Amino acid sequence: MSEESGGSEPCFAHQLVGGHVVDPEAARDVAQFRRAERKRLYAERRAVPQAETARMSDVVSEALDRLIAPLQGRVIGAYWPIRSELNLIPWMKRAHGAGARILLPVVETERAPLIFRHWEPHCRMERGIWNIPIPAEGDPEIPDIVISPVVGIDEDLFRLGNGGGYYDRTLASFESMPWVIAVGQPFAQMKTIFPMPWDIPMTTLVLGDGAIRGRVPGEGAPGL
Ligand SMILES: Nc1nc2c(c(=O)[nH]1)N(C=O)[C@@H](CNc1ccc(C(=O)N[C@@H](CCC(=O)O)C(=O)O)cc1)CN2
Ligand SMILES: Nc1ncnc2c1ncn2[C@@H]1O[C@H](COP(=O)(O)OP(=O)(O)OP(=O)(O)O)[C@@H](O)[C@H]1O
Repeated sequence: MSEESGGSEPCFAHQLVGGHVVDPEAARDVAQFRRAERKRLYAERRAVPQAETARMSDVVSEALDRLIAPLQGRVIGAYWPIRSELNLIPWMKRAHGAGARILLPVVETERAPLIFRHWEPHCRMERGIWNIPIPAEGDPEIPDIVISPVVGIDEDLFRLGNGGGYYDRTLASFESMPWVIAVGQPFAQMKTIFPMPWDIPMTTLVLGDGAIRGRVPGEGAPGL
Protein backbone atom coordinates (compact mmCIF):
# COMPACT_ATOMS: atom_id res chain seq x y z
CA MET A 1 0.00 0.00 0.00
CA SER A 2 2.96 2.37 0.25
CA GLU A 3 3.34 5.18 -2.28
CA GLU A 4 6.37 4.92 -4.52
CA SER A 5 8.84 7.54 -3.38
CA GLY A 6 11.51 9.17 -5.47
CA GLY A 7 9.47 9.73 -8.61
CA SER A 8 8.10 13.19 -9.33
CA GLU A 9 4.53 14.12 -10.14
CA PRO A 10 3.91 14.67 -13.84
CA CYS A 11 3.44 18.41 -13.32
CA PHE A 12 5.08 20.43 -10.55
CA ALA A 13 5.31 23.68 -12.49
CA HIS A 14 2.05 25.14 -11.23
CA GLN A 15 -0.80 24.62 -8.84
CA LEU A 16 -4.42 25.67 -8.90
CA VAL A 17 -5.87 28.02 -6.28
CA GLY A 18 -9.60 28.56 -6.69
CA GLY A 19 -9.25 27.80 -10.39
CA HIS A 20 -6.27 30.17 -10.83
CA VAL A 21 -2.92 28.89 -12.03
CA VAL A 22 -0.16 30.02 -9.69
CA ASP A 23 3.54 29.34 -9.48
CA PRO A 24 4.01 27.50 -6.16
CA GLU A 25 7.31 29.21 -5.37
CA ALA A 26 5.85 32.67 -5.95
CA ALA A 27 2.79 31.74 -3.87
CA ARG A 28 5.04 30.56 -1.02
CA ASP A 29 7.14 33.73 -1.09
CA VAL A 30 4.08 35.97 -1.15
CA ALA A 31 2.43 34.02 1.70
CA GLN A 32 5.61 34.42 3.78
CA PHE A 33 5.79 38.15 3.04
CA ARG A 34 2.13 38.59 4.00
CA ARG A 35 2.56 36.68 7.26
CA ALA A 36 5.46 38.96 8.22
CA GLU A 37 3.51 42.10 7.27
CA ARG A 38 0.46 40.97 9.27
CA LYS A 39 2.68 40.45 12.29
CA ARG A 40 4.23 43.90 11.91
CA LEU A 41 0.87 45.59 11.41
CA TYR A 42 -0.86 43.76 14.29
CA ALA A 43 1.92 44.96 16.59
CA GLU A 44 1.54 48.52 15.33
CA ARG A 45 -2.22 48.34 15.85
CA ARG A 46 -1.91 46.97 19.38
CA ALA A 47 0.40 49.85 20.29
CA VAL A 48 -2.31 52.44 19.52
CA PRO A 49 -4.06 53.68 22.70
CA GLN A 50 -7.75 52.68 22.83
CA ALA A 51 -8.86 56.31 22.89
CA GLU A 52 -7.03 56.91 19.62
CA THR A 53 -8.64 53.84 18.00
CA ALA A 54 -12.02 55.15 19.19
CA ARG A 55 -11.29 58.56 17.68
CA MET A 56 -10.30 56.99 14.35
CA SER A 57 -13.48 54.89 14.44
CA ASP A 58 -15.54 58.09 14.79
CA VAL A 59 -13.69 59.75 11.92
CA VAL A 60 -14.33 56.75 9.65
CA SER A 61 -17.98 56.60 10.76
CA GLU A 62 -18.51 60.25 9.81
CA ALA A 63 -16.85 59.65 6.44
CA LEU A 64 -19.17 56.68 5.86
CA ASP A 65 -22.19 58.87 6.61
CA ARG A 66 -21.08 61.25 3.87
CA LEU A 67 -20.13 58.52 1.39
CA ILE A 68 -23.23 56.37 1.79
CA ALA A 69 -26.05 58.86 1.56
CA PRO A 70 -28.87 58.16 1.82
CA LEU A 71 -28.53 55.12 4.08
CA GLN A 72 -32.22 54.28 3.73
CA GLY A 73 -32.72 51.00 1.84
CA ARG A 74 -29.03 50.06 1.57
CA VAL A 75 -28.02 46.49 2.40
CA ILE A 76 -24.63 46.78 4.08
CA GLY A 77 -22.28 43.99 5.10
CA ALA A 78 -20.36 45.44 8.07
CA TYR A 79 -18.25 43.63 10.69
CA TRP A 80 -17.98 43.08 14.44
CA PRO A 81 -14.55 44.44 15.49
CA ILE A 82 -11.81 42.08 16.67
CA ARG A 83 -8.09 42.51 17.37
CA SER A 84 -8.02 46.35 17.60
CA GLU A 85 -9.99 46.83 14.38
CA LEU A 86 -11.85 50.13 14.09
CA ASN A 87 -15.17 49.91 15.93
CA LEU A 88 -18.11 50.75 13.68
CA ILE A 89 -20.82 49.37 16.00
CA PRO A 90 -22.16 52.86 16.93
CA TRP A 91 -22.30 53.66 13.19
CA MET A 92 -24.07 50.34 12.49
CA LYS A 93 -26.71 51.29 15.07
CA ARG A 94 -27.12 54.70 13.50
CA ALA A 95 -27.33 53.24 9.99
CA HIS A 96 -29.91 50.73 11.17
CA GLY A 97 -31.90 53.62 12.68
CA ALA A 98 -31.69 55.47 9.37
CA GLY A 99 -33.24 52.54 7.50
CA ALA A 100 -30.19 50.61 6.26
CA ARG A 101 -30.23 46.82 6.52
CA ILE A 102 -27.06 45.80 8.35
CA LEU A 103 -25.55 42.35 7.82
CA LEU A 104 -22.61 40.67 9.54
CA PRO A 105 -20.22 38.11 8.03
CA VAL A 106 -20.31 34.52 9.21
CA VAL A 107 -17.77 31.78 8.49
CA GLU A 108 -20.28 29.00 7.92
CA THR A 109 -17.75 26.70 6.25
CA GLU A 110 -13.99 27.10 6.58
CA ARG A 111 -12.09 27.93 3.36
CA ALA A 112 -15.41 28.84 1.67
CA PRO A 113 -17.12 32.18 0.99
CA LEU A 114 -18.53 34.02 4.00
CA ILE A 115 -22.28 34.30 4.34
CA PHE A 116 -23.98 37.46 5.65
CA ARG A 117 -26.78 37.45 8.25
CA HIS A 118 -29.06 40.29 9.24
CA TRP A 119 -28.04 42.15 12.41
CA GLU A 120 -29.91 44.70 14.48
CA PRO A 121 -29.26 46.17 17.92
CA HIS A 122 -30.10 43.64 20.65
CA CYS A 123 -30.49 40.70 18.25
CA ARG A 124 -29.41 37.32 19.63
CA MET A 125 -25.69 36.78 19.05
CA GLU A 126 -23.44 33.77 19.42
CA ARG A 127 -19.72 33.14 18.99
CA GLY A 128 -18.47 31.90 15.62
CA ILE A 129 -14.98 31.04 14.39
CA TRP A 130 -12.20 32.88 16.29
CA ASN A 131 -14.85 33.74 18.87
CA ILE A 132 -16.16 36.50 16.61
CA PRO A 133 -19.74 37.42 17.61
CA ILE A 134 -22.26 36.57 14.87
CA PRO A 135 -26.06 36.83 14.62
CA ALA A 136 -27.45 33.55 16.00
CA GLU A 137 -29.97 33.13 13.22
CA GLY A 138 -31.02 34.36 9.78
CA ASP A 139 -30.90 33.21 6.18
CA PRO A 140 -27.93 34.27 4.04
CA GLU A 141 -28.39 37.67 2.40
CA ILE A 142 -26.39 39.44 -0.30
CA PRO A 143 -25.13 42.94 0.57
CA ASP A 144 -24.92 45.72 -2.00
CA ILE A 145 -22.18 47.42 0.02
CA VAL A 146 -19.43 45.56 1.89
CA ILE A 147 -17.36 47.34 4.55
CA SER A 148 -14.15 45.40 4.96
CA PRO A 149 -11.64 45.91 7.81
CA VAL A 150 -8.05 45.79 6.59
CA VAL A 151 -4.82 44.81 8.26
CA GLY A 152 -2.95 46.34 5.31
CA ILE A 153 -3.99 48.02 2.06
CA ASP A 154 -1.78 48.65 -0.95
CA GLU A 155 -1.57 51.45 -3.49
CA ASP A 156 -3.93 49.63 -5.86
CA LEU A 157 -6.36 48.98 -2.99
CA PHE A 158 -5.55 45.28 -2.70
CA ARG A 159 -6.32 44.20 0.84
CA LEU A 160 -4.22 42.34 3.37
CA GLY A 161 -6.64 40.69 5.80
CA ASN A 162 -6.36 38.18 8.58
CA GLY A 163 -5.13 35.49 6.24
CA GLY A 164 -8.13 33.26 5.61
CA GLY A 165 -8.80 34.56 2.09
CA TYR A 166 -12.45 34.99 3.10
CA TYR A 167 -13.28 38.36 1.53
CA ASP A 168 -11.68 37.40 -1.79
CA ARG A 169 -13.65 34.15 -1.93
CA THR A 170 -16.83 35.94 -0.92
CA LEU A 171 -16.55 38.74 -3.49
CA ALA A 172 -15.70 36.17 -6.19
CA SER A 173 -18.86 34.23 -5.28
CA PHE A 174 -21.25 37.17 -5.85
CA GLU A 175 -23.04 37.50 -9.18
CA SER A 176 -22.34 41.21 -9.30
CA MET A 177 -19.60 43.10 -7.52
CA PRO A 178 -20.85 45.09 -4.52
CA TRP A 179 -19.38 48.47 -3.59
CA VAL A 180 -16.50 47.42 -1.36
CA ILE A 181 -15.31 49.99 1.17
CA ALA A 182 -12.08 49.15 2.96
CA VAL A 183 -11.56 50.77 6.37
CA GLY A 184 -8.40 50.89 8.43
CA GLN A 185 -5.75 52.85 10.28
CA PRO A 186 -3.55 55.24 8.26
CA PHE A 187 -0.46 53.11 8.95
CA ALA A 188 -2.14 50.14 7.23
CA GLN A 189 -1.04 51.63 3.91
CA MET A 190 1.66 49.65 2.14
CA LYS A 191 3.30 49.80 -1.28
CA THR A 192 2.13 46.42 -2.54
CA ILE A 193 0.77 43.13 -1.20
CA PHE A 194 2.12 41.43 -4.37
CA PRO A 195 -1.37 40.69 -5.64
CA MET A 196 -2.08 37.11 -6.60
CA PRO A 197 -4.71 36.07 -9.16
CA TRP A 198 -7.37 35.55 -6.47
CA ASP A 199 -6.96 39.00 -4.88
CA ILE A 200 -9.81 41.42 -5.60
CA PRO A 201 -9.19 45.16 -5.11
CA MET A 202 -11.43 47.28 -2.90
CA THR A 203 -13.48 50.06 -4.53
CA THR A 204 -12.94 52.79 -1.93
CA LEU A 205 -10.62 53.20 1.05
CA VAL A 206 -11.50 55.20 4.17
CA LEU A 207 -8.72 55.77 6.71
CA GLY A 208 -8.78 56.74 10.36
CA ASP A 209 -7.40 60.21 9.55
CA GLY A 210 -10.37 60.87 7.24
CA ALA A 211 -8.46 60.30 3.98
CA ILE A 212 -10.51 58.71 1.21
CA ARG A 213 -8.91 56.98 -1.75
CA GLY A 214 -10.09 55.03 -4.74
CA ARG A 215 -13.40 55.41 -6.48
CA VAL A 216 -16.80 56.42 -5.20
CA PRO A 217 -19.51 54.87 -7.41
CA GLY A 218 -21.38 57.59 -9.23
CA GLU A 219 -18.60 60.16 -8.71
CA GLY A 220 -15.13 60.79 -10.03
CA ALA A 221 -12.13 59.63 -8.02
CA PRO A 222 -12.04 61.58 -4.74
CA GLY A 223 -9.20 63.96 -4.18
CA LEU A 224 -8.30 64.11 -7.85
N1 LIG B 1 -14.13 41.66 12.46
C1 LIG B 1 -13.89 40.79 11.49
N2 LIG B 1 -14.77 39.84 11.22
C2 LIG B 1 -14.51 38.96 10.23
C3 LIG B 1 -13.33 39.02 9.47
C4 LIG B 1 -12.40 40.06 9.77
O1 LIG B 1 -11.32 40.20 9.17
N3 LIG B 1 -12.72 40.92 10.78
N4 LIG B 1 -13.11 38.09 8.49
C5 LIG B 1 -12.27 38.30 7.42
O2 LIG B 1 -11.92 37.43 6.70
C6 LIG B 1 -13.84 36.83 8.57
C7 LIG B 1 -13.17 35.87 9.56
N5 LIG B 1 -11.83 35.69 9.16
C8 LIG B 1 -10.99 34.71 9.58
C9 LIG B 1 -9.74 34.66 9.03
C10 LIG B 1 -8.85 33.69 9.42
C11 LIG B 1 -9.23 32.75 10.37
C12 LIG B 1 -8.28 31.72 10.81
O3 LIG B 1 -8.66 30.62 11.19
N6 LIG B 1 -7.00 31.98 10.78
C13 LIG B 1 -5.97 31.02 11.14
C14 LIG B 1 -4.66 31.45 10.53
C15 LIG B 1 -4.79 31.78 9.06
C16 LIG B 1 -3.46 31.78 8.36
O4 LIG B 1 -2.62 32.65 8.68
O5 LIG B 1 -3.31 30.92 7.49
C17 LIG B 1 -5.81 30.93 12.62
O6 LIG B 1 -5.85 31.98 13.30
O7 LIG B 1 -5.63 29.82 13.09
C18 LIG B 1 -10.49 32.81 10.90
C19 LIG B 1 -11.37 33.78 10.52
C20 LIG B 1 -15.26 37.08 8.93
N7 LIG B 1 -15.41 37.97 10.03
N1 LIG C 1 -10.95 32.91 -4.39
C1 LIG C 1 -10.20 32.01 -3.75
N2 LIG C 1 -10.32 30.70 -3.99
C2 LIG C 1 -9.56 29.79 -3.35
N3 LIG C 1 -8.63 30.11 -2.43
C3 LIG C 1 -8.46 31.38 -2.13
C4 LIG C 1 -9.23 32.40 -2.77
N4 LIG C 1 -8.86 33.58 -2.25
C5 LIG C 1 -7.89 33.32 -1.34
N5 LIG C 1 -7.63 32.00 -1.29
C6 LIG C 1 -6.66 31.32 -0.42
O1 LIG C 1 -6.65 31.93 0.86
C7 LIG C 1 -5.32 32.12 1.30
C8 LIG C 1 -5.21 33.41 2.09
O2 LIG C 1 -5.41 34.48 1.22
P1 LIG C 1 -4.95 35.96 1.55
O3 LIG C 1 -3.54 35.99 2.03
O4 LIG C 1 -5.31 36.81 0.36
O5 LIG C 1 -5.92 36.28 2.79
P2 LIG C 1 -6.55 37.64 3.31
O6 LIG C 1 -7.25 38.33 2.18
O7 LIG C 1 -5.49 38.38 4.02
O8 LIG C 1 -7.63 37.07 4.39
P3 LIG C 1 -9.14 37.49 4.84
O9 LIG C 1 -9.91 37.93 3.61
O10 LIG C 1 -9.74 36.26 5.42
O11 LIG C 1 -9.04 38.57 5.83
C9 LIG C 1 -4.46 32.16 0.06
O12 LIG C 1 -3.23 31.54 0.32
C10 LIG C 1 -5.26 31.41 -0.98
O13 LIG C 1 -4.73 30.11 -1.12
